[in-house]
Amino acid sequence: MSTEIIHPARSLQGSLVLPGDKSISHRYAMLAGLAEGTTKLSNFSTGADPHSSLGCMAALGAEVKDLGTHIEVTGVGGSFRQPTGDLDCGNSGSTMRMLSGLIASHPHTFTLIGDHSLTVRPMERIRKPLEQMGARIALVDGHAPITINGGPLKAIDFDTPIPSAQVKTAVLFAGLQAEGTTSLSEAITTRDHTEHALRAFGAKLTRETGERPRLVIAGGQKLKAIEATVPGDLSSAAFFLCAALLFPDSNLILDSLGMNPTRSALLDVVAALGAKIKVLNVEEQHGELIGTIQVNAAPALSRGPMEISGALTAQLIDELPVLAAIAPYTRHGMIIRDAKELRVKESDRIDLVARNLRAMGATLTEHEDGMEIPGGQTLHGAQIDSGSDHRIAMAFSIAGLRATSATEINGAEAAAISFPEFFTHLRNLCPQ
Ligand SMILES: O=C(O)C1=C[C@@H](OP(=O)(O)O)[C@@H](O)[C@H](O)C1
Ligand SMILES: C=C(OP(=O)(O)O)C(=O)O
Repeated sequence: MSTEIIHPARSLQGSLVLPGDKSISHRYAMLAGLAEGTTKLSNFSTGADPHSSLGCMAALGAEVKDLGTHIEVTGVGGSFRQPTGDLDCGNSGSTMRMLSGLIASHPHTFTLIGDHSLTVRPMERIRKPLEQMGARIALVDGHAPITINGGPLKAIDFDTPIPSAQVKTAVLFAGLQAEGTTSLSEAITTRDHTEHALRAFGAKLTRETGERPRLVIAGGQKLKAIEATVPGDLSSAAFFLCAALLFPDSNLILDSLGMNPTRSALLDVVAALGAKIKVLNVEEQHGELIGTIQVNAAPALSRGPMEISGALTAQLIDELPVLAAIAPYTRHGMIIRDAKELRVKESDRIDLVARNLRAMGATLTEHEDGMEIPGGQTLHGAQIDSGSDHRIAMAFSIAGLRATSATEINGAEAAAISFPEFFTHLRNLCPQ
């Protein structure tokens, strides 16, 4: 286990191109693996998680080449082979859940495994719809290892019970290969990268509007390889966007950043908390928005605590640890509710955030589904437990920048799950 020491910093200045978005990288890797032809992906995520997806594609018969400048995936043209061993999803919930939907229609037996953290995360949520479609899926007490006995699937109409883009993706990936037309509706709209990615690879997916809009996909569609540049990861940028709030003269430029509207709520929250965000340009690629933004510190717009609940919580789910970690430094503090899902991520993120904030001297109230963190607090350095969770390691590195003494991040290597370059960028942007 490695430790990083974070010293108090005085400013944040510089520009950055973030490695490719983790969510988009997973989807492009999986659809490229299934498609016919060779997909070329530039700025693919450098995180370990999307590389777990690539590893699974190779195990299923796709040819994966890392050519340095880009990644090439030659797909199986619709038929995955029987893998010779387990499909190792590492630490990645996205890989395990989305892959289950992608492979369920193939007439083989698959075993999906992961590390300790992944083995205690809930998997019932994908078993239910995939079994309704006809797959046979065995879990161990609702968890991995997952054994899938694949075979022909039938379309279903599915309403997602929890806001989860991973569950939505598993159903759409299975629907793409089922007999009939699958439809799905979500009570709260989650990130829509799957919808864009399916269309990019040539699938027809429509959205029926109504009281509860439905995504509709016909089975039996074939995918064709693409060329794409993965937009920079906004959830990785979140750490530096939050750090920019901590210093009065911050100046940060983020280039080629993913700005998909279902992911960009963070920009509004950071603006309300005291950042001036200028969008310098935006373009669209394969349905995804990519832009350049400039961020400077500015007076906070919010007059009371920042409240994050309901749909906003779902849209900010991966950014909540870092928002909570800087909340004590904000003027009016933060209230986070409806975030029970945080308890079943790579760690129990509510418990770990609360414990680590208290170790730094913060006061807060913890709820089953969130926390209330008063603003205007002064924190001191402490020993931080990352819980082997990448987002906790990075979130508390940002909190450490404004502490009155040095902060020790134990289990700092976890950052590599989504953002291996994090500590290098942190040192360049915030000389300590
Ligand atoms: O679809 C995705 O790429 C993701 C969806 C979210 O998970 P859930 O689907 O479990 O909410 C998120 O927390 C995860 O980091 C990535
Ligand atoms: C929850 C996360 O990822 P996953 O579910 O793919 O493990 C995350 O990256 O914060």
